Amino acid sequence: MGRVLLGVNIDHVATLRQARGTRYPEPVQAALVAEQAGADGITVHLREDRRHINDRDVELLAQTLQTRMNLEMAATEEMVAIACRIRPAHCCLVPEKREELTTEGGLDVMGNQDWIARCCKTLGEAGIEVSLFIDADAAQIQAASDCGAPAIEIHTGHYADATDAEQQARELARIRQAVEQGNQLGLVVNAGHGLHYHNTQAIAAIDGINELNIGHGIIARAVISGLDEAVRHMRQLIEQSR
Ligand SMILES: CC(=O)[C@@H](O)[C@H](O)COP(=O)(O)O
Ligand SMILES: NCC(=O)COP(=O)(O)O
Repeated sequence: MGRVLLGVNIDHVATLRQARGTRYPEPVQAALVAEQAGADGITVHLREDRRHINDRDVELLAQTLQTRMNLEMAATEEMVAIACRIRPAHCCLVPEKREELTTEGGLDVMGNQDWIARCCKTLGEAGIEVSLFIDADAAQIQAASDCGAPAIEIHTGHYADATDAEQQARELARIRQAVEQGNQLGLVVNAGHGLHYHNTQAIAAIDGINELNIGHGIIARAVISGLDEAVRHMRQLIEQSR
């Protein structure tokens, strides 16, 4: 089984900055520390409301990252235009609701197939690898493939939020099936949302997963033990799960 890549999402470094409107902590500095500690890529979510990561952060990261950027964004004309200007290595199309605390569900690809397919085409023509952030749902995975997306990211939030071992096992089985279906369709399969130091290894152990995108759990650990340690520890846990 190949090495599972780690994408570190630094959104919540920017959350801390936005809490006071200061110039610190600097997301760019966090990204470079995370890369030096073993991150294979940096993920940022440029939300329509710019509640954390903003346009300036994305511009500076595009000029400074040593690995690669995975730009998460809503499937809107505004965001597609920004992505085509910035040209990150990866773009992940995610659903967004202003009132949500964090991403709640996966993208409804089936319900927006034509538009999502157009976004995939436009972004692909700009040299960007597009992934679609979707639930572990067979019909949505098939729709993602039909849209021409080369990659999907399985939403692990329901697994992470499971309230008992039985529910968690059910969600894990769904994710396993989703990874298998994605691989069978020739898709690159990533996963993320709500992963932390006590629930990541079971996901990382699933054969066929390409990359895990982890943010809140790592940044929360970094508040206590520093970002370098937080990233190295997560890197180690992922390696030990294979
Ligand atoms: C799509 C996803 O699961 C996260 O990467 C997303 O960024 C969560 O949104 P917040 O970062 O605003 O919590
Ligand atoms: N797409 C998932 C991601 O980038 C990080 O999500 P989280 O770990 O902050 O929940």
